[in-house]
Amino acid sequence: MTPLLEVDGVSRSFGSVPALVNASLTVERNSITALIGPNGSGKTTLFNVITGNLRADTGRVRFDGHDVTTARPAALYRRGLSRTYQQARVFSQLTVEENLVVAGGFGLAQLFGRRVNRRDRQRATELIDEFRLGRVADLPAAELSYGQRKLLEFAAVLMSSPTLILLDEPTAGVNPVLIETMEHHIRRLHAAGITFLIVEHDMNVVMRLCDPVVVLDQGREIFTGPPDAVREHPAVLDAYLGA
Ligand SMILES: Nc1ncnc2c1ncn2[C@@H]1O[C@H](COP(=O)(O)OP(=O)(O)OP(=O)(O)O)[C@@H](O)[C@H]1O
Repeated sequence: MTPLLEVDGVSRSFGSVPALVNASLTVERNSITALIGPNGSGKTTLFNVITGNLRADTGRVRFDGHDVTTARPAALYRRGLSRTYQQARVFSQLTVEENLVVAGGFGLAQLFGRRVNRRDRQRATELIDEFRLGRVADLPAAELSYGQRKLLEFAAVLMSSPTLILLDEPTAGVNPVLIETMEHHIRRLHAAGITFLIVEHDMNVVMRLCDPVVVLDQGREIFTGPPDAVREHPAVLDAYLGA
């Protein structure tokens, strides 16, 4: 079976700064793949290229067997590729429930239009339950804690029934209880068949959750392998200790 995601020889520069240099990675179906690397190694740029937020200068991206190198984010979202951001992105004036309905893919017009999609409302209600957001469901997202906003953003990407979710630092800046909650949701969704690609700085989380681990350094993939091997690998140690 073809991998769910294939990044092949992608390069991308910002002016004279090479953010990605012939970077490649493969995400197998139903894996929880980690993408790690020192600050500035190109992780966010690679996420942006995969999700169509940035164009690669060279190289190809394939998702679910299709070339999506030049696909727009909305088209990828409809095909089943969703992402979260380092700083959770939610509509702060909308309530938790409204944020979920909007994420259903029909936008604000759907929310305020005459025809409210009943299936989306129902799915939003299910996700509010699953993510235990019931107590804050009617509050504007602006009133949520940082951690609750991250949970809401995570729940929102599920409105599109994705097959691949890219999580950008899901546990950064959240308390230990919420880290466990995030891990629980990732495991639960993984068991239900969803594939994950996760940028994560917390190595304990990576070691517990992910296999394989892909390491980027200076825009290049320098290692891909199981979590046990990554800690011992000389090039990885060099990349981190030299950074
Ligand atoms: N919009 C931009 N304009 C100019 N340079 C950029 C831009 N985005 C990223 N870069 C540069 O590209 C390189 C890779 O950055 P990127 O944010 O992808 O790394 P990262 O691994 O996600 O870092 P971090 O772990 O700190 O989030 C860095 O040198 C960064 O300064």
